Amino acid sequence: MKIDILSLFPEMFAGPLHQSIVGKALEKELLQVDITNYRDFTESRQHHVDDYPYGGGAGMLLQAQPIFAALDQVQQNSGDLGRVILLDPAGRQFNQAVATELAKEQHLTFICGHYEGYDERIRTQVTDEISLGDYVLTGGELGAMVIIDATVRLLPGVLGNTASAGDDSFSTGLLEYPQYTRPAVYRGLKVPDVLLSGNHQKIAQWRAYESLKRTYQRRPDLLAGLKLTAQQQAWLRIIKQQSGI
Ligand SMILES: Nc1nonc1C(=O)NC1CCNCC1
Repeated sequence: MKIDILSLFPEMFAGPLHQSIVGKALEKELLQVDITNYRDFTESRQHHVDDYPYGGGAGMLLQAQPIFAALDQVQQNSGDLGRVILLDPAGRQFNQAVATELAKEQHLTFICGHYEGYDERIRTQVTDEISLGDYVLTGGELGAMVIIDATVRLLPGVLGNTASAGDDSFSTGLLEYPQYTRPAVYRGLKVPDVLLSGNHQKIAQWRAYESLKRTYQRRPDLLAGLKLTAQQQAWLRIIKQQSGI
């Protein structure tokens, strides 16, 4: 996967993109990242990339010209732009399904804004507007890093053989089941016996039940969008009875 990032603060990416799993993906050449500072493309003699909004109002807006020119450069360098993602609170809420969708792409281009907002004409150049959530950040960079992290880990070969994205929370539509590692007892806290039994069928059943229970208890909203199996529906009735409902 090739990722292009348009940002006024390229150095913000030095840490997160070169550590841990994303860093390994770069080393294994499963991923290539280029960062373009769109301040280098402004036609303003004062190197400005923002200006006052027409019609008045507080704050400054990111101008279209530096972004258009930077996108032209990416297009020239890479031959295409791939999915052009604008980080914006008005965008589609980012979640695991969006990460799974983006992981299928060959090329992603992120536009990280700053200031109060964007000149509306920038939106004519994007394929996707994505929001990290209903809060206001100082810029799009942290949002881009989160999306890149959640997306790149899904690329084939990135997580390696010891880990799998398959059972992650949300990958199954449900929250992940409780997990334990050694020792079997720590300060009187015991690992559930079934996990020590070696009975893989019982372990799989326990995990499926606990995943459903945890989802019901913490994120019942996720259940609304799922088609539960007959077994899950039977378990859910038990879980609700045990919850006193
Ligand atoms: N939430 C968000 N998800 O993506 N971007 C978000 C965001 O808050 N962007 C800021 C909006 C105000 N201008 C600076 C950037």
